Amino acid sequence: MSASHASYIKPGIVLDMVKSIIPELTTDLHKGMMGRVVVVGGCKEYTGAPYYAAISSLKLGADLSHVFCTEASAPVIKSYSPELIVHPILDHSDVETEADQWLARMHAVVVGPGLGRDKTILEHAKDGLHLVTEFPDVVRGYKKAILTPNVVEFSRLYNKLFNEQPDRSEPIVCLTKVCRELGNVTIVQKGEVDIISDGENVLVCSNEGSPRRCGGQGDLLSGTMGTFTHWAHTAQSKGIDK
Ligand SMILES: NC(=O)C1=CN([C@@H]2O[C@H](COP(=O)(O)OP(=O)(O)OC[C@H]3O[C@@H](n4cnc5c(N)ncnc54)[C@H](OP(=O)(O)O)[C@@H]3O)[C@@H](O)[C@H]2O)[C@@H](O)CC1
Ligand SMILES: Nc1ncnc2c1ncn2[C@@H]1O[C@H](COP(=O)(O)OP(=O)(O)OP(=O)(O)O)[C@@H](O)[C@H]1O
Repeated sequence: MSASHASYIKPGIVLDMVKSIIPELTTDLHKGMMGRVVVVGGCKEYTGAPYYAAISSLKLGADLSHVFCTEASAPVIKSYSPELIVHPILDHSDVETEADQWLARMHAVVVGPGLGRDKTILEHAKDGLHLVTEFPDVVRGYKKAILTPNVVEFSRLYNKLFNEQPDRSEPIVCLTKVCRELGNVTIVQKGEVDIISDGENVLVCSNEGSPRRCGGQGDLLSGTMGTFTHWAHTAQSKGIDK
């Protein structure tokens, strides 16, 4: 695997990098400082995906975890856990006004788990990997954005941007090309080996995981990344990240 102009981060140092951003629990913290995360997703068919994402952000260490979902999915998602704050707003006509009241206070927004394909809801949510594929300008140039496509979602995105299929023998070249095309957003391309890049730096994670491929593993990943993202930006602003 090769990619011109990209620098490779040594996998061995990743644990130290991650440790450096985990905030210390101290008695001067107040509720919310460890993270207020919102998951945008949940529709009639999919209630598990937003739950997995929201509960994993909380279990990792965020203080408050919200879900923006549709009316039909809200009672179901609420019933899974009293810890989640569930807003049944995605199919409301004034969703943007309702969402804005909360979004201003959030540290991270995870868009997509169980969002489904309803055009009105996708239009309201203004995002999700499917919508990024349809309208790449939604994230173009927003360097804080992290996309987590699986193999199929990455191929669809690549095809949309370059009108051809990615070359499976050159995954890093293809990945960095997409990151750069989207203005250096970060992409975590999931698979047997996870490849992470912002178009300039590349990290290949080949640690062995479970061979079981059940649904929902990507949702757990996106939820935990919501919390990690908040911690990473906080550590960076304090200059304590490695
Ligand atoms: N409990 C819940 O509520 C859950 C809800 N979820 C929600 O479901 C929604 C749809 O998500 P999705 O990923 O299943 O649908 P989509 O993108 O159409 O892909 C399906 C197609 O892609 C293929 N395929 C997939 N992976 C592949 C791979 N690695 N390598 C190769 N092929 C692969 C696969 O091909 P096949 O194996 O059938 O030939 C199939 O045709 C989404 O909103 C999500 O959030 C899930 O999070 C699960 C838990
Ligand atoms: N073939 C594989 N071998 C080992 N790990 C894998 C493999 N494919 C994916 N993974 C891991 O599983 C996690 C979820 O990736 P996956 O491709 O299942 O996402 P997804 O299809 O978006 O999930 P979801 O079912 O939540 O929508 C990633 O962290 C990735 O590292």
